[in-house]
Amino acid sequence: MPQTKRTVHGLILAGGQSSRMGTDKALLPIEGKPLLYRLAAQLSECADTLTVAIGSSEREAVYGGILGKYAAGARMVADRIPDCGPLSGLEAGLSAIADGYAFVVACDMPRLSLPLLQKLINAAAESGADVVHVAGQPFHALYHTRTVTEIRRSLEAGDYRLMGLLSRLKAHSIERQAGESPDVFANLNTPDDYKMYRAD
Ligand SMILES: Nc1nc2c(ncn2[C@@H]2O[C@H](COP(=O)(O)OP(=O)(O)OP(=O)(O)O)[C@@H](O)[C@H]2O)c(=O)[nH]1
Repeated sequence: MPQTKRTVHGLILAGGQSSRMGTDKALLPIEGKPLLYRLAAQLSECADTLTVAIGSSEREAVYGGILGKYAAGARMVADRIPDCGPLSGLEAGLSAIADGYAFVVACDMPRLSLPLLQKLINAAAESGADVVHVAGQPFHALYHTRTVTEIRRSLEAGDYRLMGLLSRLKAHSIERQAGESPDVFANLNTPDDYKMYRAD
């Protein structure tokens, strides 16, 4: 991913159970390197800071080895309100980021799009919204750090739905345009997803 204007923080959510995959999705080899490496390296090039929400601190040693090697400035944060899914990671990650927008990606999304990120950044500058995302998609999206208050409220209320969260925030959604790769939001949830990705 080429250099872009550094106006966002990067946040990778990587604290899930990978139960459908049966093995840690963040460590899946892609072109010989762990998927987490690929994302960290891409985000390090286009974001001011990089934070990885690793879920349990037990992952620190393995993930730290990968990040230390390939994205030395990245910081890892453990969930503070665990076992609530991606919202736990959003809470932990956004709490650790000083101020501004974080580009939030899931650790199982191997195809990030820099042009789409730039569109999201432009839309954030114009709209000033809490969240800027593509319609129907909660990841590959910008979340302002101020959203952490509503995220905590959702966690306390036991409502862990990401799209539900977006409905309670000032969210601005943008449309995809014809010709844009449809694969940006594809994630690798199952061994079949991984097989198909590798066959592409
Ligand atoms: N920090 C953090 N991230 C999470 C948590 N649960 C899911 N994620 C991340 O959120 C993204 C989407 O997760 P899912 O695919 O819905 O869940 P998963 O646990 O990874 O996978 P399954 O067990 O197969 O459902 C992935 O990047 C996960 O690593 C969590 O409790 N904490």
